[in-house]
Amino acid sequence: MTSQKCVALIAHDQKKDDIAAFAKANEAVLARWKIVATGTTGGRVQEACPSLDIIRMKSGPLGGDQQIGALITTGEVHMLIFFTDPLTAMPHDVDVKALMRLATVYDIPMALNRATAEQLIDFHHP
Ligand SMILES: O=C(CO)COP(=O)(O)O
Repeated sequence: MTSQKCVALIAHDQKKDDIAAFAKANEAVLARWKIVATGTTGGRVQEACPSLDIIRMKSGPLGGDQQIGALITTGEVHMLIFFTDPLTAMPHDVDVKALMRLATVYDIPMALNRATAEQLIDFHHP
């Protein structure tokens, strides 16, 4: 990956409409970032924002959260926007927690809901 600042976009299933709407509303700002996403989220955001160039990892339950966690450890992801669903049990809950843990360990800005994401994306200009 290049030295361009990179944001990771992830949303759980109940939040995918929200992240697509968030991306659409912030398409011009997101265009300045390199964007990585988990598989299904990336597909939804790409559909909503054809102008963006999104690098899609595996789907979350198949290891996508872990791939993005690894990119945080190597300094290749600089901000995490993760619309989580706190009302649904998930088979890969440990991966979700591990990703949040690495974002905390490496002290990168992390938004877990839309209200915070709107503020982060305004505040952190690459
Ligand atoms: O499950 C996810 C994050 O934990 C998201 O993965 P998808 O974007 O592939 O649905």
